[in-house]
Amino acid sequence: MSIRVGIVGISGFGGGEALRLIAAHPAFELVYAAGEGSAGSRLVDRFPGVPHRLAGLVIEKWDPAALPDLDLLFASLPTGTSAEALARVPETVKIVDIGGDHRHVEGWVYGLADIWPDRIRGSRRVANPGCFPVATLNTLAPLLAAGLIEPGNIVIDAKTGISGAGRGGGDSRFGYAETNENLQPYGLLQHVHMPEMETTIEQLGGGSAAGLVFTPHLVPMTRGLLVTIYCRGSASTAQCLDAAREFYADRPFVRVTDRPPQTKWASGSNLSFMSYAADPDRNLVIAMGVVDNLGKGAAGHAVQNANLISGLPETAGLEGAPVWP
Ligand SMILES: NC(=O)C1=CN([C@@H]2O[C@H](COP(=O)(O)OP(=O)(O)OC[C@H]3O[C@@H](n4cnc5c(N)ncnc54)[C@H](OP(=O)(O)O)[C@@H]3O)[C@@H](O)[C@H]2O)C=CC1
Ligand SMILES: CC(=O)N[C@@H](CCC(=O)OP(=O)(O)O)C(=O)O
Repeated sequence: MSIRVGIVGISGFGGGEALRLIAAHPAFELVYAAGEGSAGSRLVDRFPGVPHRLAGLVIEKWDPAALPDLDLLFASLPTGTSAEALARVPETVKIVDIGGDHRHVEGWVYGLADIWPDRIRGSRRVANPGCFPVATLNTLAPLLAAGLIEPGNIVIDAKTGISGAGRGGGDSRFGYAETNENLQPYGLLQHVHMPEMETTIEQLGGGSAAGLVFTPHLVPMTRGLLVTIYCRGSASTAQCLDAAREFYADRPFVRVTDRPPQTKWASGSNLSFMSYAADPDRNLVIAMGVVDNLGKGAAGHAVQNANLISGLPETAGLEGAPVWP
């Protein structure tokens, strides 16, 4: 069975990772690529290592009124730029939006695939969660569901690789000279992912998440994202690990580990790692989560969601082991 897919934003980091995964996918056939500045180039001009069969595909100028016959579209556009255009994509074309414009928006399912695959399966419009939210929510969901932590008292300290900023990058903060051997916090008190995390923590934990604190840091690595989350709760480490293992029993992309997870464990994969360290005497639970920001944080999760809405095995095209070292 061949499912005809397109990627808009293919020249970007998220779109490029979607290309890599779709090129090796057993059921998806890439028939359409689109962008803005890259329009007119062949895929091989942008990605010299692309498989021969895709080399000559020309990147089109993005225009939802001029789509070929498509079953599914992956959108990987800068947040804030996709809502109007994606609203004009015919209903017959399913969409997975990797960007942030449709999260918790009516008509779109919030695609937290490891947690609620059944909510996603029948949908035609899926909003991929953000990279920090998926790492955080996957890690906290078992504790919230079991009532092991207080939803209103959560502090997230996050680290991300530079590719999290995209190749568009905005300003010069993301150049080699500025990022190599440097660490910087950003987005303090008002990062764009705060509302998405608050809303979902409340859905998962049944209480207000008003006390949420979230500080991301940019670290000098290409890929990878680690969240270290400080919570209030009287559970033991063993109780947290057991709750996560039970919550994620049989989920293919989740790994609950006794050791604190490391970013390299997930590199190039759709995996989500988590572990916990708790001290009941101090009412303290430390939850740790790792994803590849371009994998589970973006394109890997998008392919998982696309598999779900296409009636395919959830793992299709995503079964390879991570890159090591
Ligand atoms: N990078 C990451 O780790 C993650 C990214 N995301 C989200 O995914 C989305 C894409 O991010 P990322 O790939 O990193 O960003 P990039 O800056 O790397 O890529 C952006 C892409 O959008 C295209 N684009 C920009 N403006 C237009 C336009 N007006 N019409 C058509 N295409 C346009 C660019 O195409 P061209 O070159 O042709 O102009 C480029 O392909 C964002 O919403 C981001 O927040 C989500 C999770 C993680
Ligand atoms: C390093 C870096 O800048 N990372 C980005 C990742 C967010 C992202 O990609 O977010 P959306 O999908 O919600 O647009 C940031 O913190 O804004």
